[in-house]
Amino acid sequence: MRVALTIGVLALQGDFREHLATLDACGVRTRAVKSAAQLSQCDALVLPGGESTTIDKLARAFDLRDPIVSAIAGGMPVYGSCAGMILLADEVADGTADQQTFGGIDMTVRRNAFGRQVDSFEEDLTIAGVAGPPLRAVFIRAPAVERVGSGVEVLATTSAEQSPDRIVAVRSGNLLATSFHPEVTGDHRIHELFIRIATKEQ
Ligand SMILES: NC(=O)CC[C@H](N)C(=O)O
Repeated sequence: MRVALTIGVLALQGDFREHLATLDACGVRTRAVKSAAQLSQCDALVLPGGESTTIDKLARAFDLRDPIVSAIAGGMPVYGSCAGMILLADEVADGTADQQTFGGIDMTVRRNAFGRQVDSFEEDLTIAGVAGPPLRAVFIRAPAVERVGSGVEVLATTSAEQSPDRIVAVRSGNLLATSFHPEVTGDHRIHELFIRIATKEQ
């Protein structure tokens, strides 16, 4: 896939390098985003996994919060994985007292919904919009979606015995979010889905 599109990855904290490498492999132009000027050169943005409270604090400290909120309101396609999913939620359950999100998706996301770091797990998921065999999903101290608004499409739910029927992938217009980390598995299908969303092919 090769598209004339520049996708930024918010590079304040977390596994932004893995997202940059995956997007590079998908053939799009990429840019690490640490400033509003860099954001303004992007057609779309990825919010990586990491620690949502830290990314929130750094975004405020680097004067990136308001530009990102405006970009989302202006229709910029944004994909968030794990901490990035939390940052796209209009509402967070179990957040810290001063935690803010960028918002954009009418949903409530519970942080650490599957337990602690030691409860991290993997599961093969069938995901709407992703063709081919089930996708190996890696959940690392992952969030889950507890409520979605009427405009939000549920793309995948868990079936693992220890925690079934949890919503772990959603789409709302140009916004895509997953509880899991496709950037660490070498499977590019979620990033390809995001590129199709960003290029209006899907
Ligand atoms: N792997 C992750 O991105 C974990 C997210 C983390 N639990 C948070 O609340 O931000």
